[in-house]
Parts: sequence; C-alpha cells; structure tokens
Amino acid sequence: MDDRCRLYLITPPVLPAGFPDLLAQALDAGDVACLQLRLKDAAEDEIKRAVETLMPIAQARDVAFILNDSARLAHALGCDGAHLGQTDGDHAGARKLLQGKILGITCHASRHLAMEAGELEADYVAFGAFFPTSTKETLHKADPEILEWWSEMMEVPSVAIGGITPVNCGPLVRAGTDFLAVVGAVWNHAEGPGAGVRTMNAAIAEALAGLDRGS
Ligand SMILES: Cc1ncc(COP(=O)(O)OP(=O)(O)O)c(N)n1
Ligand SMILES: Cc1nc(C(=O)O)sc1CCOP(=O)(O)O
Ligand SMILES: [Mg+2]
Repeated sequence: MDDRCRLYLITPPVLPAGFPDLLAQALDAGDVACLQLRLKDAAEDEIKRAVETLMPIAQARDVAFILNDSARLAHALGCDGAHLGQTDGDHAGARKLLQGKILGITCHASRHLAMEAGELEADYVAFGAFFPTSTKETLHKADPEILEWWSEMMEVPSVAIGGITPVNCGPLVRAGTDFLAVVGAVWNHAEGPGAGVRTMNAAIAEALAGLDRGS
C-alpha cells in the first residue's frame, strides 16, 4: 500500500439489497483507507442499524468507519469519525466531541474554508466537485490547483471528491491529494464493486508511478 494517495469509499445514498456482501467484496478487493456511511434522508433508526451492520465489516479489515452529517451520532454509535459539510452543525463543537477520532470537513473549492478547517484541527479537508457527477447535485467546481496549493502549504491531508473515475483521477493524484473519494466509480462498476476498487487502485498506482518517473 502506497500511502501517498489512497481510496476513500463512500456508500451509495440508498443501500441496495445485499449491501453487506457487496461491501465485503469491495473491501476485500484492495486497499481502502476509509468507508463513509452516507445515507441521505434516512431516519436515525435506519442509520443506527446500518452502522451496526456495516461498521464491523469495515473495522475487521482495518478500514476506518466514518459517518456522514452527524458528529453527535458518530460519537454515540462509536464510529471512527464523522464527515461534516458546511451546514452540518457546529464544527468546533464536533472537534471537541470527537477527540481522538477523525473529523473531516467539506471545503468545496474555497481556500478560506480550508484554512478555517485546518485551524480547527480537522483531520482532513475535502475539496470538490472536480468533475460532473450524477450522485449528487453539486454547486461548486474545484480545480486541481487547490490540491497543489494545499499540499505544498499544509500538513493536513486533503480529500478530492466529485465524479472521480480511473480515467480522470491522474491530475488529482499528481496535484498531491492524499485521498480520492468515490461513490459511482465503485458501486456502479459494470463488473461489481470489487472490480471498481481494483480499477481505482490501479489508476492511483499508475499516476504515482508516473510521478516517480518524473513523467
Ligand atoms: C469526503 C467527502 N467530501 C465531501 C462530502 C460532501 O459533504 P456535504 O457537503 O456535507 O454534502 P453531503 O455529502 O452531506 O450531501 C462528503 N460527504 N464526503
Ligand atoms: C458526496 C459528494 N460530495 C461532493 C462535493 O463536491 O462535495 S461530490 C459528491 C458525490 C461523489 O460521488 P461520485 O464519486 O459518484 O461522483
Ligand atoms: Mg453533509
């Protein structure tokens, strides 16, 4: 595993039948640093049941289990961390609650938001969307330059997100992002999520090898 850039997997917004088996296939196919449970518009009970089922599958494979949208629930359910957007509550309060846990913050394409997140001691800052995506309606467009700027200046890791595929991820890896976060590239892969993880990791490895060759 090359920790210069790793895969950050996010669940589909609605889990299909048999999802625990699909998740195991994905995580057994290659290196995945984190799994984020991202259930939009789900009731708290449903999120709780999903955490109880999916967190052991991730943690048994040394994959950090991050909950989207709620630091309070992440803390209450013993998750490894939370990912918060700009409208997902009080970031400073979340940092205090999640001491020793992972806190990631969405910064869109904003250097200012990223500096604020860094000052708050977020564990990573997320930039996006880099490419068009059908997973979510996005309002912000990020360019690889922000990843380069951040990685040259800051120690805090960055996550790139939004429409990332094996074909388009090279410039993001070369710009110095620490993680590539994907939904569709894995869960919508024609040959299943295991093939999705393998092809993403192969593309990351190829981009890193290009960096080593200086090409
Ligand atoms: C790794 C990562 N980056 C960005 C997001 C987006 O978070 P947010 O802006 O809160 O939007 P929703 O995901 O909640 O729709 C993310 N979830 N993960
Ligand atoms: C959840 C999410 N957040 C984004 C942002 O720009 O903040 S883009 C996005 C969707 C990522 O899914 P896919 O890999 O299928 O494009
Ligand atoms: Mg959110």
